[in-house]
Amino acid sequence: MIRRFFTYYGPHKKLFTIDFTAAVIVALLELAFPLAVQWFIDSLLPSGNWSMILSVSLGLLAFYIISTFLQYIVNYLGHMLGINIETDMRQQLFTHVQRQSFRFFDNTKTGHIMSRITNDLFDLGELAHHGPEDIFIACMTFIGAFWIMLTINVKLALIAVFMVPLLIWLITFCNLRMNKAWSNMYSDIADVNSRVEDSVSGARVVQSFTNEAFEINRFKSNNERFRLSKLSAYKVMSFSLSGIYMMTRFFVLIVLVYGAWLSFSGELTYGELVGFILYVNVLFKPIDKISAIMELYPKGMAGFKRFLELIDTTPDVLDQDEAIEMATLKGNIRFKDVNFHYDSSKSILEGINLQINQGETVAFVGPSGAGKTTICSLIPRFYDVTSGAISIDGIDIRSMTKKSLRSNIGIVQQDVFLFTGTIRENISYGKLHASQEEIEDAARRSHLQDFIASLPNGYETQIGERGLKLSGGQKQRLAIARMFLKNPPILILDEATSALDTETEMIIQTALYELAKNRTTLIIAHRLATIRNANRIVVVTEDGIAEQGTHDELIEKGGIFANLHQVQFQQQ
Ligand SMILES: Nc1ncnc2c1ncn2[C@@H]1O[C@H](COP(=O)(O)OP(=O)(O)OP(=O)(O)O)[C@@H](O)[C@H]1O
Repeated sequence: MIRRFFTYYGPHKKLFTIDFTAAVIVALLELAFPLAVQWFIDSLLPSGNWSMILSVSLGLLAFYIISTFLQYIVNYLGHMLGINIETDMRQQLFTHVQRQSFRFFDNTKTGHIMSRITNDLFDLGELAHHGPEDIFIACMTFIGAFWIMLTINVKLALIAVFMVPLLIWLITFCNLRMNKAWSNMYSDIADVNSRVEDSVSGARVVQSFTNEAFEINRFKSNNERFRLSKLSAYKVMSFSLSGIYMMTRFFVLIVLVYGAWLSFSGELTYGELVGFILYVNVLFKPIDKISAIMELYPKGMAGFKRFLELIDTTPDVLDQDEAIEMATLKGNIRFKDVNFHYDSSKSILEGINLQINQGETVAFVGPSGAGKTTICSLIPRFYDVTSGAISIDGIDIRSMTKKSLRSNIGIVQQDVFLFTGTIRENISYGKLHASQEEIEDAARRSHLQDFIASLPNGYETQIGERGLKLSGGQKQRLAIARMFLKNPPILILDEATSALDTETEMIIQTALYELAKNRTTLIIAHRLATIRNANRIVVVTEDGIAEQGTHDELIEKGGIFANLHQVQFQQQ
């Protein structure tokens, strides 16, 4: 994990070098300071040379100014380094999530993904800045200070030798426990995020069921779990910080008493005693630094572990090495002995054989849950078939690049998903750099132009989150406009189950009819009246494709379709 963590420094080598060099110089200056004080007390003070004292003081002032400037560089550039690395990781994670296949989104909570892209990376940036730099500086200062202390007085310095293993034990012990505590905390905050995302996006459902109190209680239990796990992490941290504080202050006391004893017996000058005590403080700084890292390291690494877990998931639908970049397809689709199941072993499709010809409109009907949507999801490779093959124009879709395959297929779903933004932005999602004329043409062909003209801000009207300021019919037409712009040779229409008023329905049907012209069109149909004119109707049941033929042929046959038709006709 640590080796992988360091690869993120690669693009920022220059920044790291400047920051690191400045930090080393600051540490060296800090190491030199007590020696200067010792010399000041033992050599300069007894001489009584006031002008020399003043010149040395000016030298010390210069020393401070340089050190302050370098500290600024370390703080600013060091944080810049951390932020840059954090931003790179966030970008990499978002890009990775964009490339995931449907199965990943089926099984991953949105709140968890959001947590990993936001919170989990906060501490990583800090760790990237402080981690290697502080550890190196701490070791360097510690060894340097200890070596100088040995040269001042061996007996006094050896006391430190007894303290170090104790401190290392304490740090390691607490580190292990904190690692676990921070991991729990990250997983709990991800749950809190998931709950917020669920309750806020489902706020209308919550209120219509008047289940606010239930939601508040559910959130409360998640929030409380997060509080407890964070609290337990801080408990371990407080224990370790107090332990370190107690040990280090106890050490100063011992040095003071034993140093006084040595100076009485003439083995230590006053300057050496003061210098030694200053070095004890220099020696503690790295310990303080290490204990701060000790707080940061498990937090950062827990975030990094979760980052790696996500970054290491490989999408199950991938381009083959030799995948072909397809130009515009004609749209002859063939299913050959297709079997498919989702994650569970329960088979959804078995032995599907189907030929759909270029320009044909084929409607899929059948009981709910039979697999109509699943059949259509296999064509753009949202999922790969478990066995068998699907080909378009005689080429297996697995040997095409996903991008070129999908740019040949347009899907209008029953739940139209629109993005927060303007009408223009949402229409042009079908062709990102479409001109105003193209957008207007698409709006006209989807019968949206009168509605847009009636709005004070026209194409610049904000449609609200997921298009909530639009009616169901307007959303559908916007999705159709998007598809006119995309202009794919293959079209999949998942017909809306919710009934629209007759006039809106007619407008949408007309727009869809126009959209389907000269394209291979697959319609997942729920209302049989709308598919009268389909070239072919395929009846899908749990046992596979049960019947196919034209509307009239199937009615005449008197099978499943004729029964379904009879039931809907009677209801109407
Ligand atoms: N993402 C998924 N993960 C696991 N199982 C799924 C998934 N999507 C659908 N299923 C299951 O696959 C089966 C077929 O579902 P599918 O949506 O294809 O049916 P459908 O015929 O389109 O139904 P409807 O007419 O109700 O839309 C169902 O049993 C469903 O529970």
